[in-house]
Amino acid sequence: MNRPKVLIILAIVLVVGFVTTSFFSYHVSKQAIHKTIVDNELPLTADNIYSEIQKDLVRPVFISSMMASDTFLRDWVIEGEQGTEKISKYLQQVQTTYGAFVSFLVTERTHNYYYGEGILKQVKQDEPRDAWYFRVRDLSQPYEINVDKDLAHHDELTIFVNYRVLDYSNRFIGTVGIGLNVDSVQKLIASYQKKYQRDVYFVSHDGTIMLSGSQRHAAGKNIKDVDGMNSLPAEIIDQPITQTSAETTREYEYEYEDHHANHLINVRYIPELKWYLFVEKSETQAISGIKNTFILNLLVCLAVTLIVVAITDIALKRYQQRLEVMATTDILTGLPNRRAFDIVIEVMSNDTARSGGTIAILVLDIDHFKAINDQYGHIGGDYVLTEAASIIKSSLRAADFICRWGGEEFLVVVRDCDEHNIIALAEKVRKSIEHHTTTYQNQTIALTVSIGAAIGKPSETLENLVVRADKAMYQAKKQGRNRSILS
Ligand SMILES: Nc1nc2c(ncn2[C@@H]2O[C@H](COP(=O)(O)OP(=O)(O)OP(=O)(O)O)[C@@H](O)[C@H]2O)c(=O)[nH]1
Repeated sequence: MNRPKVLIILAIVLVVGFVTTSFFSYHVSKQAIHKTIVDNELPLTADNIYSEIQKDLVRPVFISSMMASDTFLRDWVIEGEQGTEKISKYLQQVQTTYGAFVSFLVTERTHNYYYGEGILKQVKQDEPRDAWYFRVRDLSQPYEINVDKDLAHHDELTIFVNYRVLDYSNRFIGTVGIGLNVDSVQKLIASYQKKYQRDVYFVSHDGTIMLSGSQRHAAGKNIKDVDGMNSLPAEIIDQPITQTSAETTREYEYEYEDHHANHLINVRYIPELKWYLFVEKSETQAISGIKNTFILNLLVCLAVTLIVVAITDIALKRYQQRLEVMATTDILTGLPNRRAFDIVIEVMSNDTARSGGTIAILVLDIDHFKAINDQYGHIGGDYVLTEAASIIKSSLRAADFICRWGGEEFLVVVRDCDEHNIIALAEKVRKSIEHHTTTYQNQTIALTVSIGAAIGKPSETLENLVVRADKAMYQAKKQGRNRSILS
């Protein structure tokens, strides 16, 4: 397997491993966040808001009940509603004492709508805005809570407690109560919006957003017109308006997507208001933190992969170079070996074939090397081989090539030599070995070589050239050694 292939496989393994683990942990965190929002955050917010609303309504119901059983008020109605200023003063007093937004009385005899400043109007059966009165008149419960626009206060959205007033014989004589504006609920919504980035809004049965703290769900809009919400199932606000108390605790979870984000919502019906409470949170916003971490993780993984690949590349390159050197070098003498000869000779042959030059070969064999080995031992023989190698090498030019051919044999390749030159070179090498004083363990060793030389002929194979040089070397051995013979 070549280096680039190894690096590519390594990079793929690292990237796949890193991306898989990063993606897996991102997915697990995302699911955990989703679960926390759906199972805890949204229901808890809805619970808090609902209990706050219930708390806010306890006092007005209590005040309205006191008004309905007030003997002055009942006597005033029973005695024929004499003196509007008396009841107005009473209603004003209640309003200021209890901090109500409005206090009112509608009587069954005259259908007059009394408030702090006198008579506001007369309720009429055929007027849709007055339907509440006739509903309360027929109510089996002592009171109802109604959210409506308040005519006396520029149609501001108001929570009314409408309490039935009965005479001493339990006959219905009118409806009394107070109204609170929805400021406190609105403030609560705003605080949730700001603190927890949750959209809180109330939706009426027909889908109109009644109260909201966010721009996306501005009051007055229909939820079907909010971007992405038309994909929500119709049954969200299609539940019957009259629900049993068991049903009031039911809540629904939904999710929808707009162009920018995935939204999770918790919906529950608030029977006191006859509205649906929507608590919504953008999941996309909630997971943006881990999304950034995921992207950062990927970048770190990419950097780590690049570093690992770069380090591996350098290590492999060095290792490969060392292997190449080891494979082409003779360990004892440090000269190129026979494998290196195969590589170099191929390049040289191609070069000379192109340029029309020649290749000459010298085969050198140390004379009586066995005797040296026998006398000085193998280590002594190795020492002599190393000495011979360095002497031969120093007698050649840089462009000449020398290798250890085997045993005590060396081979030299020289380019563009004629017969005269090659013999001159062979003699130069032979003499430098002969005249070199080789000492081992304080003993001088007489070292000589026999050399066979051959110059390549046109169209002659390399093998043949080497065989000719080798034969010439054996000839030199036969003729008494320490000599050079040209093939
Ligand atoms: N110390 C040592 N000896 C080696 C090495 N390679 C080969 N030899 C020995 O070199 C000797 C070569 O002996 P021969 O081939 O008989 O030739 P020679 O004694 O040199 O005689 P001629 O070549 O005929 O002059 C053998 O004994 C080999 O074992 C080596 O790397 N180190």
